[in-house]
Amino acid sequence: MAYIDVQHESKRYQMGETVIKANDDISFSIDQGKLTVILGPSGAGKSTLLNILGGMDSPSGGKIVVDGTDIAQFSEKQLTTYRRNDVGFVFQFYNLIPNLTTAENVELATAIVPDALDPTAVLKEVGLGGRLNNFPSQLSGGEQQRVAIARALAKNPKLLLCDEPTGALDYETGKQVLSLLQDASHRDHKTVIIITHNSAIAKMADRVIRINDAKVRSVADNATPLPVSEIEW
Ligand SMILES: Nc1ncnc2c1ncn2[C@@H]1O[C@H](COP(=O)(O)OP(=O)(O)OP(=O)(O)O)[C@@H](O)[C@H]1O
Repeated sequence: MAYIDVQHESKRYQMGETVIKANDDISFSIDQGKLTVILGPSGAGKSTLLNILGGMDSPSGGKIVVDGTDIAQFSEKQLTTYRRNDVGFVFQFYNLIPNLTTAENVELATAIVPDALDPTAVLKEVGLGGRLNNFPSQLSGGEQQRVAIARALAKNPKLLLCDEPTGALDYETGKQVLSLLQDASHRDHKTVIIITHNSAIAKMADRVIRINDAKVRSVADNATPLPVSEIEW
């Protein structure tokens, strides 16, 4: 059985007289441990979908089955537990707490979950063993994003959701961050979803879901996903 099974999901926003369809009859599935890229232009409905998969928002209709349970039926309380224990988030602008050090930013996240990993060990894995006591303002953008990835991974989540994780980074730094996310899936068997408008990134994924104008336009699998180091754009 697929780890994620989205069935006929829709999300509508009422704006006065007008109804905006942000997601319209979206269906796809994702297997456990796979890396998926959700690709589409600005306004396609990607963030809306990611927010719903992450339990930050609820769909207007359809099913969002994650690990056998339809999270669209969850109460607010169940969604809070789901977000806390099952999902790690990585956003474009890192969202670190500025007055906490690198280590403290990760510790804060791990303190509230049952199966957390050791923050220092995870920070070492993302190459930040020497920056544990620095504040975010003392780190480069790429380093801050690596702290955010460590914070998400240290929760030991089943699912890692990444919204334009390289959007604020230069080319080489962006590639380093994507390599970490590919490792999280292909080496550590996390289910990783990356949303982006950069079609070149699609080559690193096991599955590529193209979204445009609120609908899924194609779902394609890469038999041999490329290591990030071999992708150029
Ligand atoms: N809270 C909201 N209220 C009203 N409309 C919304 C809301 N959130 C999203 N939308 C609309 O839904 C559509 C899809 O937006 P969404 O942010 O999901 O797209 P996206 O593919 O992530 O775009 P981008 O890459 O620019 O972030 C857009 O037309 C957007 O204006």
